[in-house]
Amino acid sequence: RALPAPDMTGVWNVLRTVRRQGAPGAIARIDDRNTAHWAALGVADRRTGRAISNADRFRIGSVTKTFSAVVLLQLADEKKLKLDAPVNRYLPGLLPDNRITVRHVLSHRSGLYDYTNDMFARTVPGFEAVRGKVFTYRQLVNRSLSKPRTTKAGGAYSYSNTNFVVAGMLIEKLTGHSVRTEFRNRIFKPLNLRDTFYVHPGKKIPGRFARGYLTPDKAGAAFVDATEQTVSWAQSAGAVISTTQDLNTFLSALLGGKLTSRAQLAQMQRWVPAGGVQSYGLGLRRRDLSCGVSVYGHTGAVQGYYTYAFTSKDGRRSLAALANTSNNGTVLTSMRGTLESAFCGKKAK
Ligand SMILES: CC1(C)S[C@@H]2[C@H](NC(=O)CCCC[C@H](NC(=O)C[NH3+])C(=O)[O-])C(=O)N2[C@H]1C(=O)[O-]
Repeated sequence: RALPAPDMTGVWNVLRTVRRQGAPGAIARIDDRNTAHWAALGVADRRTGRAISNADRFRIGSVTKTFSAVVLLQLADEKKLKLDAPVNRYLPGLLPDNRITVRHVLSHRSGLYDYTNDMFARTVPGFEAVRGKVFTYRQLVNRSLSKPRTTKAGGAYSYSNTNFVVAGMLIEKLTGHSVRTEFRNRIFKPLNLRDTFYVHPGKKIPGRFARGYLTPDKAGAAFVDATEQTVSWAQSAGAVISTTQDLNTFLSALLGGKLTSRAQLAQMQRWVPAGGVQSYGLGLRRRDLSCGVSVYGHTGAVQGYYTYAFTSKDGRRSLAALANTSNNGTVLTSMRGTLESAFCGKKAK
């Protein structure tokens, strides 16, 4: 069933709203078959006042998880990995429970505790303590294992960054290459994502980018410029840099069946409830919109940057949106409105 025309007025209204709610800048781009629509409001840099634009690169946070899942599903296609095999078959002794499988990890049903809960319990001190740090995957996993599991293996959905740190370890063990090399060779280059990078442990965003502003916990306290950080606390769970156009290209290619076999794409869309109108597959979120349309992609929250990146079932219409602040739940919730405008069109009066 054809989608209604995107409602760009609605998108502009969402960007105006999030600016009012505290975001220095916000952008959105819709790629609808061969037609692109975009909107941009506010600043990429509060010091210089430079206007933000859809040409600006930014940190995509957990949208990175979809990239990591794609690489592992490609390895499944290449018979180098079985989704229902225990993680410990590929990484002997890593996890304390041999029943935790690759599928459990990619669907947040491993029970592995999310170490970022403690790391960022106090937003600014937590961030300042790690922004320049470089962690090994094992250090991050050990932080998780120092806490009790949140569920038994294969139990209920419980979001945890730890799962996609384990995904990065699997990628490196099964390929003998770094996550950076595998992202580049399997996704960035084939799709010609010229503005998409994995620079860990580098702290700088290459080229032209939007600065990211972390909202402190204390009301009224000044923004913290969070642009420069290693994102080593997340790596294969959150360290990719991209643009709205490249994210649209990526998700369109994924749901369009260009990155994995149909069989693995179907595995990626075996859904578990993830709260409200959300479901989670393997490194992929499904959101059921008010007009009955479901969209597929991921959201991201990394210091200074909130991202939405979703596409239609056939990948022919995609939306990516970014607000360059974080730790501001009102902005994160309001940004969801870009999905309704992009895929449900104008609200019936
Ligand atoms: C589930 C989410 C929203 S959170 C998860 C992941 N981001 C993180 O785990 C970092 C959380 C701390 C970020 C920080 N917040 C605090 O420090 C709060 N004390 C801020 O807002 O900048 C990501 O990205 N995911 C989003 C996702 O998957 O959609």
